[in-house]
Amino acid sequence: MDPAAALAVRLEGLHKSYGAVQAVDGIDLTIAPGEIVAVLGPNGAGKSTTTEMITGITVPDSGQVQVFGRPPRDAVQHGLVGVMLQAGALLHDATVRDVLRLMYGLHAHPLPMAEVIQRADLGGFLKMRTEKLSGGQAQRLRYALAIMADPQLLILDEPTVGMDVEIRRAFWASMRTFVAGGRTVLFATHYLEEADSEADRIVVLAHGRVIGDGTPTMIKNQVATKLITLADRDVELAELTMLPAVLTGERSNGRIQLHTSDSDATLRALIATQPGAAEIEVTSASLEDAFLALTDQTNHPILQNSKEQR
Ligand SMILES: Nc1ncnc2c1ncn2[C@@H]1O[C@H](COP(=O)(O)OP(=O)(O)OP(=O)(O)O)[C@@H](O)[C@H]1O
Repeated sequence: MDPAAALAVRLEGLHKSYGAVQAVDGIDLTIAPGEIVAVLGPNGAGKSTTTEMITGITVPDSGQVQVFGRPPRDAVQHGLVGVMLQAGALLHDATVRDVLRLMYGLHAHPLPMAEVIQRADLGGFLKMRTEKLSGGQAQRLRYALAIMADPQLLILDEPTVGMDVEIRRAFWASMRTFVAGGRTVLFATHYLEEADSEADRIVVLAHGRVIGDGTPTMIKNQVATKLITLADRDVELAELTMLPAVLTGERSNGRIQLHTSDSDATLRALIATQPGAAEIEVTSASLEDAFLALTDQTNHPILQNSKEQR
C-alpha cells in the first residue's frame, strides 16, 4: 500500500499566492487518521487557504496535497471528506429541509437523514428558509451538510463563528461523539481556548507558515504570553529587551511594552537590575500580540519540531 494512504492528510511544500500576497508560504504537514487537529492563527495567517487546498477547492501554486493517499478532489468524490467552509453559500429561497433533501441525493452512502438532523440539532427549524437563519443556525446546517456523506475526515473552517456559548458547547459535544469512532478532524480557529479544549494537537500558522505544532499544553505555554508595561523614563529599551524571557520590546504611548513568555522571570530581573523602572503593570497579551511577538522574534519557525518532544 502507498504509505501516504495510511495518512489522513499529507501536505508537502505547499505554496499559494494571490498577486503579491503569499497566503501559504511552504507548509509541510501530516495528519494521522483519528487525530483532532486545530489550525490556529491570526487573521490572514493562511488557515482558510490551507483548508481550501486540502478540499481541492483551491489549487496550490506548488507542492502536493494528499488525502488518504488520493488527490483532494478524488477523496471528496469518494465521500471520504466532509467540509464546512467559513460562510459557505447555502441555497436561497429554500427551507432547511429542502437543502438537506437536495444534498442528500448527491451522496452514495449517506448517514440516515434522521441521524444527520439529530447530530446537527436541526429539528427545531427544518421549515425555516435559509435566508432567515441566524448565524449559528446556518452553521449547524453547514455542519449537517459536512457530516452527511459519513466522511472519514472532517474539515471545518472556523465552525463556531456566530454561535453563542451554549450552542458552541453543544456543537462540540455533538462533534466529539461523531468522531469518537476514529474519524479525523481538522478545524481552523482564532480561539486558543477552543483549540485547547477540542483538539489533541494544535498547528499554529502565521504568515502562511507553520510556526508551532504540538500538544495544546505546549502551544499554550508558547502563545499565552504576558505584556509588561512601564513608564518610559530612566530606563533603556535596549537593556530591557535583554531581560530573561522577553520576546519583544517597544515604545507605545509614552510607555514601554515588553512581551514576555515568563512574566515572573522578567519581573524579578527588572526589579533587580533597573532601579528606575516605575509604574509597572502586567496584563495578559492578546493572542494576536502573542503571534506577532512569536513571528517577529525570529525569522525561522521557533516552535517547529516541538511535536517530536510530545
Ligand atoms: N481569493 C483571494 N484573493 C486574494 N487574496 C486572498 C484570497 N484568499 C485569501 N487571500 C489573502 O491571503 C491571505 C491569507 O488568507 P486566509 O483567508 O487563508 O487566512 P486566514 O488565516 O484564514 O484568515 P481569517 O482568519 O481572517 O479567515 C490574506 O492576506 C488574504 O487576504
